[in-house]
Amino acid sequence: MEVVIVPDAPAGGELIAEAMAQLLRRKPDALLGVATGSTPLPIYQALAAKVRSGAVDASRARIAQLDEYVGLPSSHPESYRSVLRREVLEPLGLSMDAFMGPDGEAEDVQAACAAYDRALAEAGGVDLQLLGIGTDGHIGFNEPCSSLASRTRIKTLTEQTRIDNARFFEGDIDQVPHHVITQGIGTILEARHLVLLATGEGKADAVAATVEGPVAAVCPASALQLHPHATVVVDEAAASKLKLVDYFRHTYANKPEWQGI
Ligand SMILES: N[C@@H]1[C@@H](O)[C@H](O)[C@@H](COP(=O)(O)O)O[C@@H]1O
Repeated sequence: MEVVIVPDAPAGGELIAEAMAQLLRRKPDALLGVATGSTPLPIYQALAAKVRSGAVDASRARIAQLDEYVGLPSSHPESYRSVLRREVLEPLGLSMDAFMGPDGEAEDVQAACAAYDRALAEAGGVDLQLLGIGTDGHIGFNEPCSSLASRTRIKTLTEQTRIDNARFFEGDIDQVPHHVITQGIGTILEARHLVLLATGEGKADAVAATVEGPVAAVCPASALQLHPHATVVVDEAAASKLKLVDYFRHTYANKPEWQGI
């Protein structure tokens, strides 16, 4: 696992957007796994700016969703499908033909989950999976004690996650669904490159547990330690509880530039 400490969120967004641009230059139809929440927005803004300036062509990129609320109509502005259409597909000039995600409105949710896992594999697998992190260490919607081998499935949100996400629902926790579909941790670990961005002091404890704690289901993001190519990008505030901060700074500063992240 590589830890990269950046001065602030826009710098993290730029670094990761450049890695995505490099991937698209190598593989124009790369399958990009995208996350929701506020943290990845600077990535999407930086990547869209590169597309507008002609620095990268994203016209053949494919986009895969990480997780979704269950029971929220996909037309709802806060369904993750709507959020990704607004924040990722439209700014990159992509139509919904380029998009794949689980069906949060399916009558048979379990079948929809299995179908999504199959669709990801049939699409050749995710090339680069972006991740945020919850204050409790969740990735996607894999809440603490999710199996590290889990596949895409239905989960029940913790009260804390519903409180955290109420800000997207007019601050009203009652509007936040209780159930979600999320790629499992085992599913996420199949992506070729995992890139987690965490910014702000509120994520410092979760980042320390992810990077320097044991691999444990109680902190789902710690599963990144099992992946051969995982990059954790953190701003100074999110890095503030890491013990090995000098080591991380030193190794990144001395890394050959061609290696990228
Ligand atoms: N399902 C999403 C996660 O994918 C995201 O990482 C997390 C943190 O969101 P934020 O980046 O807004 O703190 O929120 C939600 O729970």
